[in-house]
Amino acid sequence: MSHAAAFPTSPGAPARARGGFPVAARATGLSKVYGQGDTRVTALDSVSVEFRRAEFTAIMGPSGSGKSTLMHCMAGLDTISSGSTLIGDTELSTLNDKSLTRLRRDKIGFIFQAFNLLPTLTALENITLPMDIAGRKADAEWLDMVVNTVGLSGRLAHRPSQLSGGQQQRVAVARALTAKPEIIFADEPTGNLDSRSGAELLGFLRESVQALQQTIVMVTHDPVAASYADRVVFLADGRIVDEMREPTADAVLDRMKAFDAKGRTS
Ligand SMILES: Nc1ncnc2c1ncn2[C@@H]1O[C@H](COP(=O)(O)OP(=O)(O)OP(=O)(O)O)[C@@H](O)[C@H]1O
Repeated sequence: MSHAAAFPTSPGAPARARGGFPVAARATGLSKVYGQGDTRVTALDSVSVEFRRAEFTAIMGPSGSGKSTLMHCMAGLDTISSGSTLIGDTELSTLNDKSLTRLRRDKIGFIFQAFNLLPTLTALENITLPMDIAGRKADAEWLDMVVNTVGLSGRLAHRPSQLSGGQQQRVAVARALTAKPEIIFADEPTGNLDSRSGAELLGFLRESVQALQQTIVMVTHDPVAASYADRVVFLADGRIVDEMREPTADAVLDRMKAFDAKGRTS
């Protein structure tokens, strides 16, 4: 059986990208300004970007270029100064706090560097927590597949303190995937992992896009991590400055070096 068959499509006609592909999220003319006067910082400067369904996108750029801000604004974790942000067909600015919380809970998966696991809950309880809070029941077959794929079946009764860093990270990934969200935002998901665990995790994310049609947007500094993505979007000074499809680690590294050199001479 193809894994793809187990992944339900969302009801309703999804928004379409300009090329006719369904989009999971879109920003149009998105700007984000922090502070005022002397402390004013334009973290995002009229960014327009689309994330297609079932595509794995890496966001790269120098420190302070706006990567986390972009992700936080698109996930409804931060307010925007102007422009618009869509998750599926929903324009975030039209939602009140309660609806926004519900949208985040039901449609978005998060994988952050700090795994945000609850220490008193077992691995399994942590994985199903968002669904428990939402009053939804995890699809048993799906849960089983996710747990097996991330290699946690023997560890479900363990608490986070009894798990390695890599295993804790995999719990966070399983938690994000179990709810079958419209889109997963991952912020440096391999930041705390050794290279083997990191490669395993990235391979799994790749697999969840290919086989399960998951949509993933990942912020990373690492060209090797970015090479697992279908597409890399490059940010500099709050703007999208370039994009690369079917990236290789070498090509990403070369592009980053070119930006660095340009940054030093301009
Ligand atoms: N809460 C905030 N208040 C004021 N300025 C902020 C805030 N958050 C971010 N910034 C500023 O916005 C800009 C973009 O920050 P952001 O964290 O998005 O960058 P980043 O590309 O994710 O950086 P890094 O790679 O270092 O994590 C930076 O200049 C940062 O100082």
